[in-house]
Amino acid sequence: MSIENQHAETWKHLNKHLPEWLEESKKYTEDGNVAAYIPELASAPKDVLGICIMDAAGNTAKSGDHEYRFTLQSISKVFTLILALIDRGEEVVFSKVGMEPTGDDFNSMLKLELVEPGIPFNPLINAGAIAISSLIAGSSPDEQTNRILHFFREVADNGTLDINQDVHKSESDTAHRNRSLAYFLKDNGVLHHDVEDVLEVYFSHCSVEVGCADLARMALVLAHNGFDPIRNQRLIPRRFVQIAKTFMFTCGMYNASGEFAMNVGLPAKSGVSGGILTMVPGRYGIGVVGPALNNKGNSTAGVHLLGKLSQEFDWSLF
Ligand SMILES: NC(=O)CC[C@H](N)C(=O)O
Repeated sequence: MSIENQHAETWKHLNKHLPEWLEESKKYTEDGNVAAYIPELASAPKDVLGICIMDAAGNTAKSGDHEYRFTLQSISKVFTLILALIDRGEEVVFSKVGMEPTGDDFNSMLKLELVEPGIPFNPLINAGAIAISSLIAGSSPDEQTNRILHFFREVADNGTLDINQDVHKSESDTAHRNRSLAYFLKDNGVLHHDVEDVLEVYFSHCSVEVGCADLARMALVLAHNGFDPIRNQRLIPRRFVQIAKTFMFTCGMYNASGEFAMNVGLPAKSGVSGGILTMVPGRYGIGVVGPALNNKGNSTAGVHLLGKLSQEFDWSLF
């Protein structure tokens, strides 16, 4: 069978069975809880599960609550990392953050004090992403935020993406832990700007609202190493996507990244609103949402559904 025919068969099989696989995974929403430490996220419906898979021609396979809207949260960190690499280059970025997983919770400050030189272990934990926010080009938090928003809209091919102001305010009002991380970083000489200014940028990019199709569209660009196969245009240098995908693989699912690598085997990034962005390299971009989270902060049902798909289509990179 030719490659094209194989793809066509896979796509047909996917579209046919996706609703039943989603239904099967949906029961795992009962095992999780929605994030409540950001008050505005606490009202998210627990039983939501949606998915959108996009191929290189822009065809989509969708199922469940794929139209449900949610904020990017930690998923945004992948794209701010890429933007910081574009703005400052590898050398500057890796003078502010390391390249290793922590094995700790995403908002932990443990290793910042324990391990020299006091820079965050990687750009996908909160401390690392806050350090990255301060590297985005711009002379004010507004300018930096606009630059980020512009970049997210470009990658998502969606000019309407915007900040959910209620979520932004809710996080900003209650971010005692992130504030303490940021002050710690400031004291360690990692942040050059005013702490509140950096946090304003960080809360803003975490609060960008999307749907599953936006995640799938953004993931599609990563799946094709920074080249957008739909607009036929390079959006991101290949090297920076390689760096981002490496972090997604080793740290993207927090300290459950090893388990996810074992069961799904794809680069991915999750957020506390229940989103997961992942991809089948060279082929599909995938966006999933399921706000009920496990104790590591990942969507219970979302992870289950991706495990099922990976098994069914042998998507693991290993
Ligand atoms: N894991 C996440 O999605 C964390 C992002 C969230 N905005 C926070 O800083 O806590």
